[in-house]
Amino acid sequence: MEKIIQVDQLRKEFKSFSSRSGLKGAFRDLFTRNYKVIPAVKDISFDINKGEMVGYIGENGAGKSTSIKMLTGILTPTSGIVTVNGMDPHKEREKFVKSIGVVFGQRSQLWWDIAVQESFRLLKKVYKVPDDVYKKHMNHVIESLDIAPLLDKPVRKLSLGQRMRCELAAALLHNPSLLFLDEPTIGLDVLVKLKIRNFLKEINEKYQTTVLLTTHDLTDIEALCERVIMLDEGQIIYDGKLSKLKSNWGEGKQIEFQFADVEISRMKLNPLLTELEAEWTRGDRQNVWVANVLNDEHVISEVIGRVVAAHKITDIKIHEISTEEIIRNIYEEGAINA
Ligand SMILES: Nc1ncnc2c1ncn2[C@@H]1O[C@H](COP(=O)(O)OP(=O)(O)OP(=O)(O)O)[C@@H](O)[C@H]1O
Repeated sequence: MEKIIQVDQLRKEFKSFSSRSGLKGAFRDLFTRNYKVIPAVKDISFDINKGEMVGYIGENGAGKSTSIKMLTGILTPTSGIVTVNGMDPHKEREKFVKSIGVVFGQRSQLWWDIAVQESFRLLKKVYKVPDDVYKKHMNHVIESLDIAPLLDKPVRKLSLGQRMRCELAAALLHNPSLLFLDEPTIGLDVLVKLKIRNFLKEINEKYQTTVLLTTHDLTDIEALCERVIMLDEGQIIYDGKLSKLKSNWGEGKQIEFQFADVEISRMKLNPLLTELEAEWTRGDRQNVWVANVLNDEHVISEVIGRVVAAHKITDIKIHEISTEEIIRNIYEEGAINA
């Protein structure tokens, strides 16, 4: 299998300067600055093969952007090795940039005041895309993303959804073998999201384009990525199949009980789960408690049986754990064994 991204013991530290207080402090700051070292990415390693679509996820501050910036050559690592498309992203700049496509949700590749078409034309020159390749490939991109009616409009006149579709087209103009996407569907309505997802699936199938997708929208990940890499405090806490994550962590069910008794407490509830693989969490309303149990009929009926026998219940609901909840649980509990 051809490796498109190879990351070995990659680390990035930032120096954060603090100012001393008072006039004396300011004077001392002139000569020596106090600083502390913030390790944003702590010796992470992973490989990504050609044609993979990988979700790169983590909470705010987990180190996603910092690692993507090292992968795209914007930042130099403090230590470790990054090889992308066979190159050191920081060194062979020009050649490297031609081999990747980048969409960063907040930053635009397109020029604000000129027609989208003109931006495409300029980018075509920058990337030195031959006419015939451009025509064939871009006609397909323009059609799939349904942006033909937008081409003669200046970017500033486009809605966010329209702009994002044009951004994606711009990032793919040179048909790169690797695409970095950072929050590509943020703020978009459902139909535009679906269009973008379908398009990504299509180019992945057609050209075996490798995609690294960073997003807070887990439905994007579920729609597109078989594999997820999960970061927490600069370290990888899970790297594997999304399905495995779901079956290991999401196999449980949640049984939500509404109790008639206002005095209900964890102390009263805990004995009911003795010798069962289950635990209580407090619900989001008063008198509501949730039993998190294994997805096993026997366990579920046992829990319900015991609770109903011991307390007056006004409502019961059973629901499966969503990917979002699984991931939130993982963050709350810290590192897991993949
Ligand atoms: N230029 C910088 N100088 C100092 N610290 C930084 C710098 N850039 C990032 N950091 C710190 O490094 C850590 C990781 O940040 P990073 O932006 O990579 O996280 P993230 O996972 O991308 O978060 P988000 O989802 O908010 O974009 C954070 O603690 C952040 O404050």
